[in-house]
Amino acid sequence: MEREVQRVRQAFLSGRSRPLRFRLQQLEALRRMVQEREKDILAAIAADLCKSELNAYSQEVITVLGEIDFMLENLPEWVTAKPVKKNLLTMMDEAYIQPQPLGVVLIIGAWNYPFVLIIQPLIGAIAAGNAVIIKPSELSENTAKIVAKLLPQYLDQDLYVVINGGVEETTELLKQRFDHIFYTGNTAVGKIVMEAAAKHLTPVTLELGGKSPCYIDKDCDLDIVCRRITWGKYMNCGQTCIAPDYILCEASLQSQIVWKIKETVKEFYGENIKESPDYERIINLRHFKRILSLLEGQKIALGGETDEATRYIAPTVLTDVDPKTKVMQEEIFGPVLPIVPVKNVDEAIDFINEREKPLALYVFSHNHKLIKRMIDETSSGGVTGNDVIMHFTLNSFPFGGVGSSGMGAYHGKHSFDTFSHQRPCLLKSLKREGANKLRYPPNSQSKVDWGKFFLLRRFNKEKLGLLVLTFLGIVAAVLVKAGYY
Ligand SMILES: NC(=O)C1=CN([C@@H]2O[C@H](COP(=O)(O)OP(=O)(O)OC[C@H]3O[C@@H](n4cnc5c(N)ncnc54)[C@H](O)[C@@H]3O)[C@@H](O)[C@H]2O)C=CC1
Ligand SMILES: CCCCCCCCCCCCCCCCCC(=O)O
Repeated sequence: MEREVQRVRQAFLSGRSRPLRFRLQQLEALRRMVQEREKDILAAIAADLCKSELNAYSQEVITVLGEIDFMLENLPEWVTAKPVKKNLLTMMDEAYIQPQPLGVVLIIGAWNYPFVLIIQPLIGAIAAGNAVIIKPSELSENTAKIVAKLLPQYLDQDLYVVINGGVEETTELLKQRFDHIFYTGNTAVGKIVMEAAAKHLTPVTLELGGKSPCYIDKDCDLDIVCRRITWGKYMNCGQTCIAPDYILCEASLQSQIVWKIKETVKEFYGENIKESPDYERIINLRHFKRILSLLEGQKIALGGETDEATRYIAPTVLTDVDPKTKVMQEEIFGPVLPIVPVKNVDEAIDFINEREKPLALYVFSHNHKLIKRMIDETSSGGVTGNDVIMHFTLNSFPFGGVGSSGMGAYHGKHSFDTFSHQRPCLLKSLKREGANKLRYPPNSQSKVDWGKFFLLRRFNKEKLGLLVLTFLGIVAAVLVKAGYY
């Protein structure tokens, strides 16, 4: 492992990942890989999650292609040095911010969207000029294998390396020194990653999970609300980090919500859900059993049917759920939707604020003020009003958590920034030592006054004449430098 990381570091130190042209070429090669090997990629995702290839395309491949196109279009602008505002002490100097690659980045992916969750951060890391080691999730083994096979056929083999393996390999990998670690997965492992990173003072981005609430106000169109929630909750069989985890609403709305979700489930997946190409399965038996255990003692208002052999769990809704029960204590990450009755929006806000900060928050209402209030008085990684999931699709948004749902963010320019160091560069001249002497010892009141003038733009009136003279001197110097005299 150590040798592998060393090899990638040597490739980074060769400097070839840095030129803009090289980054653009690698991103184009990655796009070619996705386009030319689309069938293999879709087949792998489909095998891992019992997902139709159409769904794999619209949930994962579209996102990746969109991100590559966005990078290719904007990268030339992002990589350029940006001049900054100067003060009087540096007005004759060159001052700019130069984004630079961090070095060797480790990307650790999760299994639920196994392609997009490693390739989207990879795009950002390449765009920012880094070398990358990718560790896909071992639970989505088909995608892990195809990525390990295809990437070396299209990208620089020493700069971008896939290492497959489980806990043992990841633990070993985490002992190595990286310049950034980008981890997607559960919070418990997030803490392990952060602890390992701390040994080398390596910065981390943690894309974690949590329980994303969904508040439904009584002033809304329940047909549309339930259609949107049904889509976001049962997509990928509930195994989406930003899926609405539970509903908060007035008790009286529950039966209508259950009825409308039932109707929508029929509309989306037909009478026999098991035969629908649009309904996935739970990733493995451990997760299947974990989700089943959340149903114990609950009032099942819809669904509840399961099949262990195929790891099928029907779209399920629970009503009158007690917040103290297990289903409300941990992230569900499956097709189970508890409804927790609250009296009103005030109680919903308190409910959300009493818990860990979620990755996403959803609020449905015709009342725009209520939506704004919910946003102002709560905290979460992201918010969508009157819909679910959709903020993920906008790459001008930073995507990430807050508090226990994670730290740092990515997508679009935010990915570029995450994998870049914003380096402040000040280029002075060795001339003009007269003005510079003001900061050298021994100090004096007069020097402090000059300091106040130059840095705070504050001056005492007695020295006004002198200051005007100095100013004129500076103007003259600028004109001389600019070649007017
Ligand atoms: N914020 C986000 O963008 C996303 C967050 N998630 C969250 O991820 C969770 C689901 O994923 P997981 O089941 O955690 O995926 P997982 O089981 O695939 O684990 C994630 C990664 O951590 C590694 N890993 C597991 N145990 C480890 C250990 N002890 N030491 C070092 N590495 C270890 C795995 O090899 C894997 O690559 C949910 O909580 C979900 O909300 C999932 C997708 C997106
Ligand atoms: C008109 C054509 C419509 C095309 C479909 C667009 C639908 C886009 C939804 C994409 C959702 C992808 C969610 C991926 C989330 C990955 C991270 C996670 O939340 O676990």
